[in-house]
Amino acid sequence: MQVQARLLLEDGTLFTGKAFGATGESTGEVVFNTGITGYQEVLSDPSYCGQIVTMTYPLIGNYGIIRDDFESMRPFIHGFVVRHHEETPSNWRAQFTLDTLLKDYDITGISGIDTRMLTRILRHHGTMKGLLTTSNAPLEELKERLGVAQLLRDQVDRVSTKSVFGCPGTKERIVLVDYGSKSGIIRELSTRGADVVVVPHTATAEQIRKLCPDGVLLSNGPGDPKDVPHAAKTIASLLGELPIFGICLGHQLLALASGADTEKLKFGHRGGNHPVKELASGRCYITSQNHGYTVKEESVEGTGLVVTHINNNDKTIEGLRHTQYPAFSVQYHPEAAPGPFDSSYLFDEFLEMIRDFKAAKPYVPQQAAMVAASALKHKEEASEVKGDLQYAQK
Ligand SMILES: NC(=O)CC[C@H](N)C(=O)O
Repeated sequence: MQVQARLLLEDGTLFTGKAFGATGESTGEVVFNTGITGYQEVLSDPSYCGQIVTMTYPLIGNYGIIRDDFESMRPFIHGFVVRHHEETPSNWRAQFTLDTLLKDYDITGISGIDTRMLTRILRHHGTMKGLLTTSNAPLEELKERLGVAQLLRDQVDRVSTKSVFGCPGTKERIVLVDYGSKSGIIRELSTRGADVVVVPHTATAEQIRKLCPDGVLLSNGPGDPKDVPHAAKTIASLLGELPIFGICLGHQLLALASGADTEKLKFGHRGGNHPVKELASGRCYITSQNHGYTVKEESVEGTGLVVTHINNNDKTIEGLRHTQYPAFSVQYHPEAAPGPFDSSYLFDEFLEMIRDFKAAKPYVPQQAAMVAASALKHKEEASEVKGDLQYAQK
């Protein structure tokens, strides 16, 4: 018998569809991802921990589940929302079905709802708390349960490794601070021969120093960067001592560690085709993104950081570089899987930065100055475009 599932939003909107995966009930922040492929990487990206994820692409499940394509050991999402759930995968690599995967990890899915309408609501109101259930409880009861439900605040602790482990290599030793790292980051470092040591998010600067790294990579991760205040302290202590590269949550934490601030975006950026402009060259990169927070532009001034990249759609900050210390970061994913691969060169730049730092080469101040000049130019452009966006929303 077909089980019914319901998705209730904080604003009272109710979607009724068909259940797949596990039966049960969960709450979480409802977000949308615009990727056409990559549902396995979305499901297994720890940065979605605690969120109910909607895929805007209407056909999901059609190539099944392939363990090798995962970005972590297991999914941490609180629900999965799709237009059409394909029960019969057609792919020689498929090992399981989407339905089996969700059942195995006790995650409920809902299909057959108007995901376009849901996405338009989220774009209009911003992301909201939601409740996904297969129970037959009356609507009023569901509303009460959703009203009192608290969103998670300890996601990083839930997804980060509990112990130190190594992925040996013969070249530079990189300590990867795991706030919820995607496997893709290890893959990119390992492909380049790096000797990767993964440490928990709680690792202190002293513990990291004792591993004798050549550089530190701050991983992506779920939730609000301000929910992990110890991380910014650790990073501030290592800044200037070791080359640092921050990705997504790592980028936000580098900003906080340098004295800048972060804020929540209305509905975030989640998908595989976000255009990012590199200010120094004017070049546009198509990037994979998954974030709900951003670094506040006005908070960057006076921190020693400069803006290197901006989002071409809403002009928010997408990249930062320190002008005195060997440290840079991006809000998007250079380790993107299943792509785009435009930004994987950033891993090469990080390793190059490490080699230059080791060789005690002076930190390229000309480049920093050039970036700062473009950042100033971008400010004017940004205010122009922000005006336009406001106008368009009226
Ligand atoms: N992918 C990430 O690292 C996301 C960073 C942070 N949790 C955000 O939503 O903004």
